[in-house]
Amino acid sequence: MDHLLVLVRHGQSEWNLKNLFTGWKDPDLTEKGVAEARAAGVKLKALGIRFDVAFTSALSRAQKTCALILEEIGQPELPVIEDQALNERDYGDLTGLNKDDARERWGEEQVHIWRRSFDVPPPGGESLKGTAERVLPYFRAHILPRVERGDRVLVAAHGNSLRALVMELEGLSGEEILKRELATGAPIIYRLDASGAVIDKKDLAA
Ligand SMILES: O=C(O)[C@H](O)COP(=O)(O)O
Repeated sequence: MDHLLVLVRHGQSEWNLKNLFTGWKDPDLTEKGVAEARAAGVKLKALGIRFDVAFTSALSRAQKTCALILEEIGQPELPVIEDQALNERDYGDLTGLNKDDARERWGEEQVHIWRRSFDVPPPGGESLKGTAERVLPYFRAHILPRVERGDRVLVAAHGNSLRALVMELEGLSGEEILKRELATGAPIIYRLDASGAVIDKKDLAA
């Protein structure tokens, strides 16, 4: 039986393009983002991958990415479960600010700590640890059981909510996961055994 789990970060959003902290704000995909999502679908189709269920966040950039992938692989009617547990990390007071302006205001190092430390939250927002504390219980309760019973599962979400999942699946430390940049629209394909342990990984960005 195929215990398949595919993770995809949404394609480029309007705010990625403008270099703004996005978090829980809901900008649309850019044209490039739409193309990236479609390209992810084309790659999965070429590998003969089909899904039984898809999960995505409550944010449209991830939902659209999910829908475009499903359209490309010829499964536009597949059930899609949306949940805010899979949303991007909440960037708090940084939301909507330009990342370069923030570096000028608070310094390169402080902004790097907010973006890439494991447990230091940005002001009013979530650290990666905090993000993982809502993503992982949802994953264990709703996604992993589907994979374990043999459903082929797609998860279209965000840079930091997916980091939490990659950390869990690959057994990485907080420090190791922060070095991993997840490319937009690049599927990571995991095959798991029946107990949920990863036996094979293919990162289509690599
Ligand atoms: O929310 C955002 O701004 C991005 O999607 C992720 O941002 P980061 O690369 O600063 O974590």
